[in-house]
Amino acid sequence: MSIPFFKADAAASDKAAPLIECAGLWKFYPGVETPALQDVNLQVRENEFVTLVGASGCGKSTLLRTLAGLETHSRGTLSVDGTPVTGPGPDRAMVFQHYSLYPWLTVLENIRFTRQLKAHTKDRTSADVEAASGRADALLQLMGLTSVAKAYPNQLSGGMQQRVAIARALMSRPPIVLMDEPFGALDAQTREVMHDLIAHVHRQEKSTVVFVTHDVGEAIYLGHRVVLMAPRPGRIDSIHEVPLPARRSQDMKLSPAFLGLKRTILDRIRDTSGMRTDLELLQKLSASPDGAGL
Ligand SMILES: Nc1ncnc2c1ncn2[C@@H]1O[C@H](COP(=O)(O)OP(=O)(O)OP(=O)(O)O)[C@@H](O)[C@H]1O
Repeated sequence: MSIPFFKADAAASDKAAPLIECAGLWKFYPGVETPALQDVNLQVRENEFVTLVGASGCGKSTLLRTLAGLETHSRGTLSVDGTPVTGPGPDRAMVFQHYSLYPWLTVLENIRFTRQLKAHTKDRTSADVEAASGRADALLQLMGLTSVAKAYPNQLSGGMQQRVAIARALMSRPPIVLMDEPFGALDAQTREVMHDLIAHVHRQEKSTVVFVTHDVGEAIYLGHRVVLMAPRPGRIDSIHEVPLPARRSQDMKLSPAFLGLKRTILDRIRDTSGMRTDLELLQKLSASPDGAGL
């Protein structure tokens, strides 16, 4: 076990009431015997940033989609702010790995799109339209998109397109943002920039974030807590408080606290996924020139 180098922050205080609450949650997909989620118990507090990691197939996306109301659960309870989740709702916005922007709309129009749909209902007032326009401008600024407001998606890099998708998700001020590998398709340098940007956005917007990733470093850098899931059946293996201050900086990725937690989580992923056995077999194989080690 490593000795934490930084003092953990009280940003996600234990005293705050949970905003999202899963109790004894199970999910079976039709015709599949092994549960995709088995007895998941998780509470996420308001303004917390929780990351979900784990080997492929451990149910990260299923859990996120269930929180979004895009999947139904088979057993157990799931509530947001005390109300049972029965489907998608305006209190939860989702951001996917593959940003689905409207190619025929500019950046600004993409960001305003959903809110404009609402503002064009029969009950709209000019104040609604003005508020939508002010919000879009604020988001352009927050996401560093002001200079490309009139550009079309195909004129932008992947990182910039994902910024537009995030801004669009934030447009109606959802209290909860659910992100499924939003930076999975970006190169390493762009991801680093996006990490600091999303941490800044989280501070500014004061939203509650549940963030799925394959990248353990990303999970630790962004999360107040890292939820480690294990496959077959999909379940929560362990939950790790991140012993870093709420405000992160890139040099913390080299700190003993960060590296110690990363090692612990990676070891656990290897143990729970069967990967360790594969790696040990490979090591034996490479140690014996004729493959007799196998
Ligand atoms: N629509 C579906 N029908 C049947 N089984 C499914 C369906 N969606 C997912 N599964 C199965 O449920 C399990 C959990 O899948 P899920 O995609 O949630 O895992 P994951 O951790 O997000 O995986 P990955 O990291 O590879 O994206 C897997 O065994 C998967 O094959």
